[in-house]
Amino acid sequence: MPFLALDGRTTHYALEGAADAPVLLLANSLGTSFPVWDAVMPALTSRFRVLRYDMPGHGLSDAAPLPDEATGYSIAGLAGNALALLDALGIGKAHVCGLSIGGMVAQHLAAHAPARVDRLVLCDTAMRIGPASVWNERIAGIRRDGLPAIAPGVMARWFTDGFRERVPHIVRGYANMVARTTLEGYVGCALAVRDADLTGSAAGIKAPTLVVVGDKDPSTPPAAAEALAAAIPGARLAVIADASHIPCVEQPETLARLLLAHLAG
Ligand SMILES: O=C(O)CCC(=O)CC(=O)O
Repeated sequence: MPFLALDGRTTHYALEGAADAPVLLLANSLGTSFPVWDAVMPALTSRFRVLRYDMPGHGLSDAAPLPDEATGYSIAGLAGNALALLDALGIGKAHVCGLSIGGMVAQHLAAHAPARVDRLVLCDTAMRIGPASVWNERIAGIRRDGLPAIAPGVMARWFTDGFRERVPHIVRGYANMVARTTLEGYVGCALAVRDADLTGSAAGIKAPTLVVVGDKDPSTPPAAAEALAAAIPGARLAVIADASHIPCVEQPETLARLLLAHLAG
């Protein structure tokens, strides 16, 4: 179970797949740790050396104190964490796939560190995820009642009704994942999303880009994905049927197929 000290804080990561395969960096969504990608890993590691990690205050990674933008709680800071991880592992360039806030980190990397990004997949994300009032209300609720109180509402946005009815034990596991995230990590990353507007940098992304979205995603809906794909030169859009915000859990075969086809070039 590898751990690294980055900026004096422990970062939890895993690097899996053949040592000589091209590297694919996966960046998680808010309130998740890297097992969120487990169902797509067999397909991805058949072709790539896959690097997963936990954002500050998520999974087994240390939180940065709040408020502390300079040490990580901005999209630029979180992208800096990802670059520091690549540096520490001696990885010069990687394909990057980011989910939701992870997709914002991926957009930032592609726009500001283009030499480090090969191909890009932006999954259930947007240039802005808002409005700010929604984040302020969510953060106030968490500070008042704790993260377990928001977990049922989060599950209703992450997974379709059918999925929640079919596999309630899996949904319960993801609710536990959210509930056990540190308050600093969740609120810090929520502030980073609230304050991010990546509209200005999308046109500068040169990496070949695939934008993917679940057709029933209420958090970053298909219209936001369409706008993102339209803003990035040459980007393609794929809409996954019967999926909400976390298609790597809900429709892993479809997502893996799209990823492998895009990353093969
Ligand atoms: O998932 C993210 O990284 C940000 C968007 C979000 O919070 C999804 C949700 O729980 O509604």
